[in-house]
Amino acid sequence: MADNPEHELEQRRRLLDVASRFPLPNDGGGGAGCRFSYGTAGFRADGATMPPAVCRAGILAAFRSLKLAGAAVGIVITASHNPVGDNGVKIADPDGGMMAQHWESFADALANAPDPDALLQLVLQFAKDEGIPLGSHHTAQVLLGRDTRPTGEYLLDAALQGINAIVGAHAIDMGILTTPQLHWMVRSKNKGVKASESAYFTQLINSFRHMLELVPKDKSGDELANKLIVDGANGIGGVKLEQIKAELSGLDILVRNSGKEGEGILNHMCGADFVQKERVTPHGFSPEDVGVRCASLDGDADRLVYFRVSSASDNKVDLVDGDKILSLFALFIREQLDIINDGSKVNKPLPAKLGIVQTAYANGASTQFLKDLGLEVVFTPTGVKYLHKKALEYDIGIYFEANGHGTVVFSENFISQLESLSKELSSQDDNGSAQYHAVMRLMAASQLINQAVGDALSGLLFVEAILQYRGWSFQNWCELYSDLPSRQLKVKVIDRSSIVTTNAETKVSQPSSLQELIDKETVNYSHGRCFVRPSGTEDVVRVYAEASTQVEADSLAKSVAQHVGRLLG
Ligand SMILES: CC(=O)N[C@H]1[C@@H](OP(=O)(O)O)O[C@H](CO)[C@@H](O)[C@@H]1O
Ligand SMILES: [Mg+2]
Repeated sequence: MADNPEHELEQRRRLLDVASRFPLPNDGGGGAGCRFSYGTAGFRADGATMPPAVCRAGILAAFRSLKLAGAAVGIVITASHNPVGDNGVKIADPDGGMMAQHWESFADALANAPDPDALLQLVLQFAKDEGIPLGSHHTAQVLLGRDTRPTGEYLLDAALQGINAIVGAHAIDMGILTTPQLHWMVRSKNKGVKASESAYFTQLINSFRHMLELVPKDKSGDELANKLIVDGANGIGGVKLEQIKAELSGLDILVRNSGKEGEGILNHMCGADFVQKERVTPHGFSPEDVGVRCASLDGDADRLVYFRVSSASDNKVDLVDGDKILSLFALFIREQLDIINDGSKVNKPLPAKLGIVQTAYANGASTQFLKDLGLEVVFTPTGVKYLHKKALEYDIGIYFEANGHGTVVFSENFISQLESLSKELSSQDDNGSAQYHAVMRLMAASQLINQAVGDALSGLLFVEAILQYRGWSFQNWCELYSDLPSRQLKVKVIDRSSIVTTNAETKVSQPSSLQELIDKETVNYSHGRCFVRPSGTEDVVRVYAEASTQVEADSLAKSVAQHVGRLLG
Protein backbone atom coordinates (compact mmCIF):
# COMPACT_ATOMS: atom_id res chain seq x y z
CA MET A 1 0.00 0.00 0.00
CA ALA A 2 2.00 3.03 1.03
CA ASP A 3 5.41 3.48 2.60
CA ASN A 4 4.00 6.02 5.02
CA PRO A 5 1.08 5.27 7.41
CA GLU A 6 -0.07 8.90 7.25
CA HIS A 7 -0.22 8.76 3.44
CA GLU A 8 -2.14 5.50 3.69
CA LEU A 9 -4.72 7.03 6.00
CA GLU A 10 -5.02 10.06 3.70
CA GLN A 11 -5.50 7.82 0.67
CA ARG A 12 -8.20 5.78 2.39
CA ARG A 13 -9.97 8.93 3.57
CA ARG A 14 -10.03 10.47 0.10
CA LEU A 15 -11.41 7.33 -1.54
CA LEU A 16 -14.19 6.93 1.04
CA ASP A 17 -15.00 10.61 0.78
CA VAL A 18 -15.25 10.79 -3.02
CA ALA A 19 -17.25 7.54 -3.23
CA SER A 20 -19.75 8.92 -0.72
CA ARG A 21 -20.09 12.10 -2.79
CA PHE A 22 -20.99 10.13 -5.94
CA PRO A 23 -23.10 7.13 -4.77
CA LEU A 24 -24.52 4.71 -7.32
CA PRO A 25 -28.27 5.13 -7.90
CA ASN A 26 -30.57 2.30 -6.70
CA ASP A 27 -30.71 0.61 -10.13
CA GLY A 28 -26.95 -0.02 -10.00
CA GLY A 29 -26.10 2.75 -12.44
CA GLY A 30 -26.08 2.92 -16.22
CA GLY A 31 -29.79 3.62 -16.30
CA ALA A 32 -32.68 1.25 -16.99
CA GLY A 33 -31.60 -1.10 -14.19
CA CYS A 34 -28.47 -2.23 -16.06
CA ARG A 35 -24.95 -2.01 -14.64
CA PHE A 36 -22.25 0.18 -16.15
CA SER A 37 -20.20 -1.76 -18.71
CA TYR A 38 -17.05 -0.40 -20.35
CA GLY A 39 -18.46 -1.67 -23.65
CA THR A 40 -17.33 -0.81 -27.16
CA ALA A 41 -16.09 2.65 -26.27
CA GLY A 42 -16.15 3.30 -22.53
CA PHE A 43 -19.03 3.89 -20.13
CA ARG A 44 -22.02 5.50 -21.79
CA ALA A 45 -25.63 6.16 -20.68
CA ASP A 46 -28.12 8.94 -19.96
CA GLY A 47 -25.99 11.91 -18.87
CA ALA A 48 -27.95 12.31 -15.64
CA THR A 49 -26.90 8.80 -14.49
CA MET A 50 -23.22 9.22 -15.38
CA PRO A 51 -21.60 11.13 -12.43
CA PRO A 52 -20.67 8.02 -10.38
CA ALA A 53 -19.18 6.24 -13.42
CA VAL A 54 -17.25 9.34 -14.49
CA CYS A 55 -15.92 10.00 -11.00
CA ARG A 56 -14.71 6.40 -10.79
CA ALA A 57 -13.23 6.68 -14.27
CA GLY A 58 -11.20 9.53 -12.80
CA ILE A 59 -9.86 7.18 -10.14
CA LEU A 60 -9.23 4.57 -12.84
CA ALA A 61 -7.29 7.00 -15.05
CA ALA A 62 -5.11 8.18 -12.17
CA PHE A 63 -4.50 4.53 -11.25
CA ARG A 64 -3.57 3.74 -14.84
CA SER A 65 -1.02 6.55 -14.87
CA LEU A 66 0.45 5.41 -11.51
CA LYS A 67 0.76 1.88 -12.93
CA LEU A 68 2.57 3.27 -15.98
CA ALA A 69 5.17 5.20 -13.93
CA GLY A 70 3.35 8.53 -14.19
CA ALA A 71 2.90 8.52 -17.97
CA ALA A 72 0.10 10.85 -19.05
CA VAL A 73 -3.28 9.15 -19.48
CA GLY A 74 -6.39 10.75 -21.00
CA ILE A 75 -10.07 11.03 -20.11
CA VAL A 76 -12.60 12.05 -22.74
CA ILE A 77 -16.10 12.94 -21.64
CA THR A 78 -18.33 12.35 -24.63
CA ALA A 79 -21.02 10.07 -25.98
CA SER A 80 -19.87 10.40 -29.55
CA HIS A 81 -22.77 9.75 -31.95
CA ASN A 82 -25.38 9.23 -29.24
CA PRO A 83 -28.26 11.66 -28.66
CA VAL A 84 -27.41 14.89 -26.81
CA GLY A 85 -28.94 13.70 -23.50
CA ASP A 86 -26.44 10.84 -23.24
CA ASN A 87 -22.89 11.19 -22.09
CA GLY A 88 -19.97 8.90 -21.57
CA VAL A 89 -16.38 8.57 -20.56
CA LYS A 90 -13.45 6.73 -22.07
CA ILE A 91 -9.80 6.43 -21.17
CA ALA A 92 -6.85 7.06 -23.51
CA ASP A 93 -3.66 5.11 -22.84
CA PRO A 94 -0.22 6.81 -23.00
CA ASP A 95 0.24 5.79 -26.65
CA GLY A 96 -2.93 7.74 -27.45
CA GLY A 97 -4.97 4.61 -28.13
CA MET A 98 -7.89 3.23 -26.13
CA MET A 99 -7.19 1.89 -22.64
CA ALA A 100 -5.67 -1.61 -22.63
CA GLN A 101 -8.50 -4.14 -22.67
CA HIS A 102 -7.16 -6.16 -19.72
CA TRP A 103 -8.04 -3.22 -17.43
CA GLU A 104 -11.69 -3.21 -18.51
CA SER A 105 -12.82 -5.76 -15.92
CA PHE A 106 -11.36 -3.57 -13.14
CA ALA A 107 -13.05 -0.57 -14.78
CA ASP A 108 -16.41 -2.38 -14.65
CA ALA A 109 -15.91 -3.49 -11.04
CA LEU A 110 -14.91 0.04 -9.99
CA ALA A 111 -17.84 1.69 -11.77
CA ASN A 112 -20.28 -0.73 -10.14
CA ALA A 113 -18.81 -0.91 -6.60
CA PRO A 114 -22.02 -0.57 -4.55
CA ASP A 115 -20.74 1.57 -1.67
CA PRO A 116 -17.63 3.45 -0.40
CA ASP A 117 -16.25 0.52 1.60
CA ALA A 118 -16.59 -1.86 -1.34
CA LEU A 119 -14.87 0.67 -3.57
CA LEU A 120 -12.04 1.16 -1.07
CA GLN A 121 -11.43 -2.57 -0.69
CA LEU A 122 -11.52 -3.03 -4.48
CA VAL A 123 -8.97 -0.25 -5.02
CA LEU A 124 -6.63 -1.50 -2.28
CA GLN A 125 -6.77 -5.08 -3.55
CA PHE A 126 -6.17 -4.04 -7.16
CA ALA A 127 -3.25 -1.82 -6.09
CA LYS A 128 -1.75 -4.80 -4.26
CA ASP A 129 -2.32 -7.21 -7.17
CA GLU A 130 -0.89 -4.76 -9.72
CA GLY A 131 1.91 -3.46 -7.47
CA ILE A 132 0.61 0.09 -7.76
CA PRO A 133 2.31 2.40 -5.24
CA LEU A 134 -0.51 4.24 -3.47
CA GLY A 135 -0.12 7.35 -1.33
CA SER A 136 3.64 7.61 -1.78
CA HIS A 137 5.90 10.00 -3.68
CA HIS A 138 4.82 8.53 -7.06
CA THR A 139 2.85 10.87 -9.29
CA ALA A 140 0.13 10.47 -11.91
CA GLN A 141 -1.09 12.83 -14.62
CA VAL A 142 -4.40 12.81 -16.41
CA LEU A 143 -5.33 15.04 -19.37
CA LEU A 144 -9.06 15.75 -19.63
CA GLY A 145 -11.20 16.81 -22.54
CA ARG A 146 -14.92 16.98 -23.19
CA ASP A 147 -17.32 17.64 -26.02
CA THR A 148 -20.17 20.16 -26.09
CA ARG A 149 -22.84 18.14 -24.30
CA PRO A 150 -24.84 20.02 -21.61
CA THR A 151 -23.88 17.47 -18.92
CA GLY A 152 -20.20 17.73 -19.87
CA GLU A 153 -19.17 20.50 -17.49
CA TYR A 154 -20.62 18.80 -14.41
CA LEU A 155 -19.20 15.42 -15.42
CA LEU A 156 -15.77 16.95 -15.95
CA ASP A 157 -15.88 18.13 -12.34
CA ALA A 158 -16.85 14.60 -11.26
CA ALA A 159 -13.82 13.25 -13.13
CA LEU A 160 -11.56 15.85 -11.50
CA GLN A 161 -12.81 14.81 -8.05
CA GLY A 162 -12.10 11.17 -8.90
CA ILE A 163 -8.56 11.97 -10.07
CA ASN A 164 -7.85 14.12 -7.02
CA ALA A 165 -8.93 11.23 -4.77
CA ILE A 166 -5.64 9.57 -5.67
CA VAL A 167 -2.72 11.01 -3.70
CA GLY A 168 -0.09 12.38 -6.10
CA ALA A 169 -2.42 12.57 -9.11
CA HIS A 170 -2.42 15.75 -11.20
CA ALA A 171 -5.30 16.64 -13.56
CA ILE A 172 -4.86 18.93 -16.57
CA ASP A 173 -8.10 20.17 -18.14
CA MET A 174 -7.34 20.56 -21.87
CA GLY A 175 -10.74 22.10 -22.60
CA ILE A 176 -13.58 21.42 -25.05
CA LEU A 177 -12.07 19.25 -27.76
CA THR A 178 -12.77 16.60 -30.32
CA THR A 179 -12.07 13.11 -29.02
CA PRO A 180 -9.16 12.62 -31.45
CA GLN A 181 -7.60 15.90 -30.29
CA LEU A 182 -7.40 14.65 -26.70
CA HIS A 183 -6.01 11.27 -27.80
CA TRP A 184 -3.42 13.12 -29.94
CA MET A 185 -2.47 15.34 -26.97
CA VAL A 186 -1.91 12.32 -24.70
CA ARG A 187 0.26 10.64 -27.36
CA SER A 188 2.22 13.86 -27.99
CA LYS A 189 2.77 14.55 -24.29
CA ASN A 190 4.24 11.08 -23.79
CA LYS A 191 6.40 11.46 -26.91
CA GLY A 192 7.82 14.64 -25.38
CA VAL A 193 6.50 16.97 -28.11
CA LYS A 194 4.16 19.95 -27.82
CA ALA A 195 0.69 18.70 -26.89
CA SER A 196 -1.32 21.93 -27.22
CA GLU A 197 -4.31 22.44 -29.48
CA SER A 198 -2.34 24.97 -31.53
CA ALA A 199 0.40 22.36 -32.07
CA TYR A 200 -2.30 19.94 -33.26
CA PHE A 201 -3.68 22.48 -35.72
CA THR A 202 -0.19 23.45 -36.93
CA GLN A 203 0.68 19.81 -37.64
CA LEU A 204 -2.56 19.26 -39.59
CA ILE A 205 -2.31 22.49 -41.59
CA ASN A 206 1.39 22.13 -42.46
CA SER A 207 1.25 18.45 -43.43
CA PHE A 208 -1.88 19.06 -45.53
CA ARG A 209 -0.09 21.90 -47.32
CA HIS A 210 2.92 19.64 -47.86
CA MET A 211 0.72 16.91 -49.34
CA LEU A 212 -0.73 19.41 -51.83
CA GLU A 213 2.76 20.62 -52.78
CA LEU A 214 3.51 16.99 -53.76
CA VAL A 215 0.54 16.77 -56.14
CA PRO A 216 1.86 16.28 -59.68
CA LYS A 217 1.41 19.49 -61.61
CA ASP A 218 -0.61 17.81 -64.39
CA LYS A 219 -3.41 16.81 -62.03
CA SER A 220 -6.33 19.17 -62.45
CA GLY A 221 -9.65 18.67 -60.72
CA ASP A 222 -13.00 19.97 -62.04
CA GLU A 223 -14.23 23.40 -60.93
CA LEU A 224 -16.09 21.79 -58.03
CA ALA A 225 -12.92 19.98 -56.93
CA ASN A 226 -12.03 22.41 -54.18
CA LYS A 227 -15.57 22.97 -52.87
CA LEU A 228 -16.59 20.84 -49.90
CA ILE A 229 -19.65 21.16 -47.66
CA VAL A 230 -19.19 19.62 -44.21
CA ASP A 231 -21.98 18.52 -41.85
CA GLY A 232 -20.52 19.28 -38.41
CA ALA A 233 -23.28 17.32 -36.56
CA ASN A 234 -23.90 20.44 -34.42
CA GLY A 235 -20.89 19.24 -32.50
CA ILE A 236 -17.35 20.14 -31.62
CA GLY A 237 -15.94 18.99 -34.97
CA GLY A 238 -17.79 21.74 -36.82
CA VAL A 239 -16.54 24.31 -34.31
CA LYS A 240 -12.90 23.25 -34.76
CA LEU A 241 -13.15 23.08 -38.54
CA GLU A 242 -14.49 26.63 -38.64
CA GLN A 243 -11.41 27.68 -36.68
CA ILE A 244 -8.90 26.32 -39.21
CA LYS A 245 -10.66 26.27 -42.59
CA ALA A 246 -9.20 29.61 -43.69
CA GLU A 247 -5.69 28.12 -43.29
CA LEU A 248 -6.46 25.14 -45.53
CA SER A 249 -5.12 26.32 -48.86
CA GLY A 250 -6.67 24.67 -51.88
CA LEU A 251 -9.95 23.90 -50.13
CA ASP A 252 -13.15 25.95 -50.07
CA ILE A 253 -15.00 24.53 -47.06
CA LEU A 254 -18.55 25.44 -46.05
CA VAL A 255 -19.56 24.11 -42.61
CA ARG A 256 -23.24 23.42 -41.86
CA ASN A 257 -24.62 22.19 -38.54
CA SER A 258 -21.48 23.91 -37.31
CA GLY A 259 -22.15 23.63 -33.58
CA LYS A 260 -22.74 27.37 -33.29
CA GLU A 261 -25.12 28.23 -30.43
CA GLY A 262 -28.74 27.56 -31.43
CA GLU A 263 -28.01 26.20 -34.91
CA GLY A 264 -29.33 22.73 -34.11
CA ILE A 265 -29.26 19.74 -31.77
CA LEU A 266 -26.15 17.56 -31.49
CA ASN A 267 -26.35 14.49 -33.76
CA HIS A 268 -30.07 15.16 -34.35
CA MET A 269 -31.02 14.40 -37.98
CA CYS A 270 -27.37 15.01 -38.83
CA GLY A 271 -23.91 13.64 -38.27
CA ALA A 272 -21.90 10.73 -39.65
CA ASP A 273 -23.90 8.01 -37.86
CA PHE A 274 -27.20 9.42 -39.11
CA VAL A 275 -25.98 9.75 -42.72
CA GLN A 276 -24.29 6.32 -42.73
CA LYS A 277 -27.24 4.47 -41.23
CA GLU A 278 -30.19 6.36 -42.81
CA ARG A 279 -28.53 7.33 -46.14
CA VAL A 280 -30.48 10.56 -46.41
CA THR A 281 -29.38 14.19 -46.43
CA PRO A 282 -28.64 15.60 -42.97
CA HIS A 283 -30.48 18.65 -41.64
CA GLY A 284 -29.46 21.83 -43.45
CA PHE A 285 -28.76 20.13 -46.77
CA SER A 286 -31.12 20.16 -49.73
CA PRO A 287 -31.48 19.14 -53.37
CA GLU A 288 -29.76 22.45 -54.21
CA ASP A 289 -26.53 20.78 -53.04
CA VAL A 290 -26.82 18.08 -55.66
CA GLY A 291 -23.47 17.24 -57.22
CA VAL A 292 -21.32 18.85 -54.51
CA ARG A 293 -18.90 16.72 -52.50
CA CYS A 294 -20.07 16.62 -48.88
CA ALA A 295 -18.64 15.15 -45.70
CA SER A 296 -20.23 14.40 -42.36
CA LEU A 297 -18.56 14.24 -38.93
CA ASP A 298 -20.11 12.65 -35.84
CA GLY A 299 -20.70 14.45 -32.55
CA ASP A 300 -17.16 14.11 -31.21
CA ALA A 301 -15.49 14.16 -34.67
CA ASP A 302 -13.92 10.73 -34.57
CA ARG A 303 -16.05 9.43 -37.41
CA LEU A 304 -16.12 10.59 -41.04
CA VAL A 305 -18.25 9.68 -44.04
CA TYR A 306 -18.68 11.42 -47.39
CA PHE A 307 -21.84 11.80 -49.38
CA ARG A 308 -23.42 13.52 -52.35
CA VAL A 309 -27.05 14.54 -52.68
CA SER A 310 -28.19 12.07 -55.34
CA SER A 311 -30.78 14.14 -57.15
CA ALA A 312 -32.75 17.35 -57.01
CA SER A 313 -35.94 15.37 -56.44
CA ASP A 314 -35.42 13.50 -53.16
CA ASN A 315 -33.37 13.43 -49.98
CA LYS A 316 -31.37 10.31 -50.84
CA VAL A 317 -27.57 10.42 -50.79
CA ASP A 318 -24.79 8.55 -52.57
CA LEU A 319 -22.80 7.41 -49.55
CA VAL A 320 -19.04 6.95 -49.36
CA ASP A 321 -18.61 5.20 -46.02
CA GLY A 322 -15.62 4.10 -43.98
CA ASP A 323 -15.02 1.12 -46.27
CA LYS A 324 -14.54 3.38 -49.29
CA ILE A 325 -12.39 5.85 -47.34
CA LEU A 326 -10.24 2.91 -46.31
CA SER A 327 -10.02 1.78 -49.96
CA LEU A 328 -8.90 5.25 -51.09
CA PHE A 329 -6.19 5.31 -48.41
CA ALA A 330 -5.08 1.77 -49.26
CA LEU A 331 -4.84 2.54 -52.99
CA PHE A 332 -2.81 5.70 -52.33
CA ILE A 333 -0.39 4.09 -49.87
CA ARG A 334 0.04 0.99 -52.00
CA GLU A 335 0.79 3.19 -55.04
CA GLN A 336 3.50 5.13 -53.16
CA LEU A 337 5.07 1.87 -51.98
CA ASP A 338 5.05 0.58 -55.58
CA ILE A 339 6.79 3.75 -56.79
CA ILE A 340 9.37 3.50 -53.98
CA ASN A 341 10.02 -0.15 -54.78
CA ASP A 342 9.86 0.16 -58.55
CA GLY A 343 12.51 -2.45 -59.39
CA SER A 344 13.75 -0.76 -62.54
CA LYS A 345 14.76 2.47 -60.82
CA VAL A 346 15.34 1.78 -57.18
CA ASN A 347 18.69 0.93 -55.68
CA LYS A 348 17.37 -0.07 -52.25
CA PRO A 349 13.83 -1.44 -51.83
CA LEU A 350 11.75 -0.48 -48.82
CA PRO A 351 9.91 -3.62 -47.69
CA ALA A 352 6.63 -2.86 -45.92
CA LYS A 353 3.99 -5.17 -44.49
CA LEU A 354 0.70 -3.46 -45.35
CA GLY A 355 -2.39 -4.71 -43.49
CA ILE A 356 -6.09 -3.86 -43.81
CA VAL A 357 -8.35 -4.32 -40.79
CA GLN A 358 -12.17 -4.45 -41.04
CA THR A 359 -15.16 -5.64 -38.99
CA ALA A 360 -18.21 -7.72 -39.93
CA TYR A 361 -20.05 -4.47 -40.77
CA ALA A 362 -17.72 -3.89 -43.75
CA ASN A 363 -19.65 -4.19 -46.98
CA GLY A 364 -18.80 -7.47 -48.70
CA ALA A 365 -17.98 -5.62 -51.91
CA SER A 366 -15.27 -3.58 -50.15
CA THR A 367 -13.58 -6.67 -48.78
CA GLN A 368 -13.67 -8.31 -52.21
CA PHE A 369 -12.23 -5.15 -53.83
CA LEU A 370 -9.34 -5.03 -51.36
CA LYS A 371 -8.61 -8.74 -51.68
CA ASP A 372 -8.68 -8.44 -55.51
CA LEU A 373 -5.93 -5.81 -55.12
CA GLY A 374 -3.89 -8.51 -53.41
CA LEU A 375 -4.05 -6.78 -50.03
CA GLU A 376 -4.04 -8.67 -46.72
CA VAL A 377 -7.47 -8.15 -45.12
CA VAL A 378 -8.15 -9.29 -41.53
CA PHE A 379 -11.21 -8.95 -39.28
CA THR A 380 -11.75 -8.03 -35.63
CA PRO A 381 -14.83 -7.46 -33.42
CA THR A 382 -16.50 -4.05 -33.58
CA GLY A 383 -14.77 -1.25 -31.69
CA VAL A 384 -11.72 0.88 -32.44
CA LYS A 385 -9.80 -0.72 -29.58
CA TYR A 386 -9.77 -4.05 -31.46
CA LEU A 387 -9.02 -2.70 -34.95
CA HIS A 388 -6.29 -0.32 -33.74
CA LYS A 389 -4.53 -3.06 -31.80
CA LYS A 390 -4.58 -5.37 -34.85
CA ALA A 391 -3.37 -2.60 -37.19
CA LEU A 392 -0.30 -2.08 -34.99
CA GLU A 393 0.92 -5.54 -36.05
CA TYR A 394 1.87 -4.17 -39.51
CA ASP A 395 4.45 -1.70 -40.83
CA ILE A 396 1.46 0.19 -42.16
CA GLY A 397 -1.94 -0.76 -40.77
CA ILE A 398 -5.08 0.78 -42.25
CA TYR A 399 -8.34 0.25 -40.39
CA PHE A 400 -11.84 1.58 -40.78
CA GLU A 401 -15.28 0.60 -39.61
CA ALA A 402 -18.05 1.15 -42.14
CA ASN A 403 -19.39 3.98 -39.96
CA GLY A 404 -16.26 6.05 -40.54
CA HIS A 405 -14.10 5.24 -37.49
CA GLY A 406 -10.59 4.60 -38.71
CA THR A 407 -7.04 5.75 -39.35
CA VAL A 408 -3.63 4.65 -40.58
CA VAL A 409 -0.81 3.61 -38.24
CA PHE A 410 2.84 3.56 -39.32
CA SER A 411 5.38 1.59 -37.29
CA GLU A 412 8.28 3.58 -35.80
CA ASN A 413 10.65 1.27 -37.67
CA PHE A 414 9.00 1.99 -41.02
CA ILE A 415 9.06 5.75 -40.40
CA SER A 416 12.76 5.66 -39.55
CA GLN A 417 13.45 3.68 -42.75
CA LEU A 418 11.47 6.30 -44.70
CA GLU A 419 13.51 9.07 -43.09
CA SER A 420 16.83 7.38 -43.95
CA LEU A 421 15.71 6.74 -47.53
CA SER A 422 14.64 10.37 -47.94
CA LYS A 423 18.06 11.55 -46.68
CA GLU A 424 19.85 9.11 -48.99
CA LEU A 425 17.85 10.19 -52.05
CA SER A 426 18.24 13.86 -51.29
CA SER A 427 22.02 13.43 -50.80
CA GLN A 428 22.18 11.74 -54.22
CA ASP A 429 20.58 14.91 -55.56
CA ASP A 430 17.71 12.66 -56.42
CA ASN A 431 15.03 14.80 -54.84
CA GLY A 432 13.34 15.31 -58.15
CA SER A 433 12.77 11.61 -58.62
CA ALA A 434 9.39 9.88 -58.47
CA GLN A 435 10.78 7.68 -55.68
CA TYR A 436 11.78 10.69 -53.57
CA HIS A 437 8.35 12.27 -54.02
CA ALA A 438 6.66 9.03 -53.02
CA VAL A 439 8.78 8.86 -49.87
CA MET A 440 7.90 12.47 -49.03
CA ARG A 441 4.19 11.80 -49.62
CA LEU A 442 4.21 8.92 -47.14
CA MET A 443 6.11 11.02 -44.61
CA ALA A 444 3.63 13.88 -45.00
CA ALA A 445 0.77 11.40 -44.71
CA SER A 446 2.19 9.99 -41.47
CA GLN A 447 2.15 13.53 -40.07
CA LEU A 448 -1.29 14.43 -41.41
CA ILE A 449 -3.18 11.32 -40.29
CA ASN A 450 -3.85 11.11 -36.55
CA GLN A 451 -2.10 7.88 -35.58
CA ALA A 452 -3.53 7.91 -32.06
CA VAL A 453 -7.12 7.24 -33.08
CA GLY A 454 -9.58 7.80 -35.92
CA ASP A 455 -9.88 11.56 -36.50
CA ALA A 456 -12.57 13.03 -38.77
CA LEU A 457 -10.64 16.29 -39.33
CA SER A 458 -7.30 14.70 -40.21
CA GLY A 459 -9.07 11.97 -42.19
CA LEU A 460 -10.98 14.58 -44.20
CA LEU A 461 -7.77 16.41 -45.08
CA PHE A 462 -6.07 13.14 -46.07
CA VAL A 463 -9.04 12.32 -48.36
CA GLU A 464 -8.94 15.78 -49.93
CA ALA A 465 -5.18 15.57 -50.52
CA ILE A 466 -5.50 12.15 -52.19
CA LEU A 467 -8.42 13.25 -54.40
CA GLN A 468 -6.30 16.21 -55.57
CA TYR A 469 -3.26 13.94 -56.04
CA ARG A 470 -5.31 11.57 -58.21
CA GLY A 471 -7.27 14.37 -59.88
CA TRP A 472 -10.41 12.49 -58.90
CA SER A 473 -13.98 13.74 -58.65
CA PHE A 474 -16.44 12.32 -56.13
CA GLN A 475 -17.84 10.19 -58.97
CA ASN A 476 -14.45 8.59 -59.66
CA TRP A 477 -14.23 7.69 -55.98
CA CYS A 478 -17.78 6.27 -55.90
CA GLU A 479 -16.94 4.06 -58.85
CA LEU A 480 -14.13 2.24 -57.03
CA TYR A 481 -16.65 -0.57 -56.42
CA SER A 482 -20.42 -0.90 -55.98
CA ASP A 483 -21.63 -1.70 -52.48
CA LEU A 484 -23.80 -4.75 -51.98
CA PRO A 485 -27.23 -3.53 -50.83
CA SER A 486 -27.37 -3.63 -47.02
CA ARG A 487 -29.59 -2.60 -44.14
CA GLN A 488 -28.93 -1.98 -40.43
CA LEU A 489 -31.75 -2.10 -37.88
CA LYS A 490 -31.87 -1.53 -34.11
CA VAL A 491 -34.14 -3.69 -31.94
CA LYS A 492 -35.09 -2.61 -28.40
CA VAL A 493 -35.17 -5.65 -26.08
CA ILE A 494 -35.43 -6.22 -22.32
CA ASP A 495 -31.79 -7.21 -21.82
CA ARG A 496 -29.46 -6.96 -24.81
CA SER A 497 -26.63 -8.65 -22.87
CA SER A 498 -28.53 -11.98 -23.14
CA ILE A 499 -27.12 -12.19 -26.68
CA VAL A 500 -23.64 -13.72 -26.71
CA THR A 501 -21.63 -13.77 -29.97
CA THR A 502 -18.53 -15.57 -31.31
CA ASN A 503 -16.32 -15.45 -34.47
CA ALA A 504 -15.65 -11.68 -34.30
CA GLU A 505 -19.35 -11.21 -33.52
CA THR A 506 -20.54 -12.84 -36.74
CA LYS A 507 -22.31 -15.76 -35.00
CA VAL A 508 -24.70 -15.89 -32.04
CA SER A 509 -23.95 -18.56 -29.42
CA GLN A 510 -26.64 -17.50 -26.93
CA PRO A 511 -29.64 -17.85 -27.14
CA SER A 512 -28.80 -21.06 -29.04
CA SER A 513 -31.95 -20.98 -31.22
CA LEU A 514 -31.27 -17.51 -32.65
CA GLN A 515 -28.37 -18.39 -34.97
CA GLU A 516 -30.41 -21.22 -36.48
CA LEU A 517 -33.24 -18.77 -37.19
CA ILE A 518 -30.77 -16.30 -38.76
CA ASP A 519 -29.30 -19.04 -40.96
CA LYS A 520 -32.77 -20.22 -42.03
CA GLU A 521 -33.67 -16.70 -43.15
CA THR A 522 -30.30 -15.96 -44.80
CA VAL A 523 -30.25 -19.06 -46.99
CA ASN A 524 -33.31 -17.70 -48.84
CA TYR A 525 -31.28 -14.84 -50.37
CA SER A 526 -28.48 -14.91 -52.95
CA HIS A 527 -25.39 -13.14 -51.54
CA GLY A 528 -27.32 -13.12 -48.26
CA ARG A 529 -25.30 -12.27 -45.12
CA CYS A 530 -26.77 -11.36 -41.76
CA PHE A 531 -25.54 -11.07 -38.19
CA VAL A 532 -26.82 -9.82 -34.88
CA ARG A 533 -24.96 -8.38 -31.88
CA PRO A 534 -25.76 -6.34 -28.78
CA SER A 535 -24.73 -2.70 -29.06
CA GLY A 536 -21.99 -1.59 -26.66
CA THR A 537 -23.01 2.06 -26.87
CA GLU A 538 -26.81 2.07 -27.10
CA ASP A 539 -29.49 -0.01 -25.35
CA VAL A 540 -30.34 -1.92 -28.52
CA VAL A 541 -29.56 -5.08 -30.46
CA ARG A 542 -28.11 -4.34 -33.91
CA VAL A 543 -29.10 -6.34 -36.99
CA TYR A 544 -27.00 -6.13 -40.17
CA ALA A 545 -28.08 -7.70 -43.47
CA GLU A 546 -26.65 -7.76 -46.99
CA ALA A 547 -28.17 -9.27 -50.15
CA SER A 548 -28.20 -8.87 -53.95
CA THR A 549 -30.98 -6.29 -53.94
CA GLN A 550 -32.11 -3.60 -51.49
CA VAL A 551 -35.55 -5.19 -51.25
CA GLU A 552 -33.96 -8.50 -50.23
CA ALA A 553 -31.54 -6.84 -47.78
CA ASP A 554 -34.46 -4.98 -46.17
CA SER A 555 -36.55 -8.14 -46.01
CA LEU A 556 -33.72 -10.21 -44.49
CA ALA A 557 -32.98 -7.54 -41.87
CA LYS A 558 -36.66 -7.19 -41.00
CA SER A 559 -37.31 -10.93 -40.63
CA VAL A 560 -34.26 -11.43 -38.40
CA ALA A 561 -35.18 -8.35 -36.35
CA GLN A 562 -38.61 -9.90 -35.79
CA HIS A 563 -36.98 -13.10 -34.52
CA VAL A 564 -34.84 -11.03 -32.13
CA GLY A 565 -37.91 -9.17 -30.89
CA ARG A 566 -39.89 -12.39 -30.40
CA LEU A 567 -37.04 -14.20 -28.56
CA LEU A 568 -35.79 -11.32 -26.41
CA GLY A 569 -38.77 -8.92 -26.45
C1 LIG B 1 -22.62 -0.68 -36.02
C2 LIG B 1 -21.90 0.50 -35.46
O1 LIG B 1 -21.83 1.55 -36.07
N1 LIG B 1 -21.31 0.30 -34.24
C3 LIG B 1 -20.54 1.35 -33.63
C4 LIG B 1 -21.01 1.63 -32.21
O2 LIG B 1 -20.73 0.48 -31.44
P1 LIG B 1 -21.90 -0.49 -30.96
O3 LIG B 1 -21.25 -1.43 -29.95
O4 LIG B 1 -22.36 -1.19 -32.23
O5 LIG B 1 -22.99 0.40 -30.39
O6 LIG B 1 -20.25 2.69 -31.65
C5 LIG B 1 -18.85 2.39 -31.54
C6 LIG B 1 -18.17 3.58 -30.88
O7 LIG B 1 -18.40 4.71 -31.65
C7 LIG B 1 -18.27 2.08 -32.92
O8 LIG B 1 -16.91 1.70 -32.81
C8 LIG B 1 -19.07 0.96 -33.59
O9 LIG B 1 -18.62 0.72 -34.92
MG1 LIG C 1 -17.61 9.41 -32.23
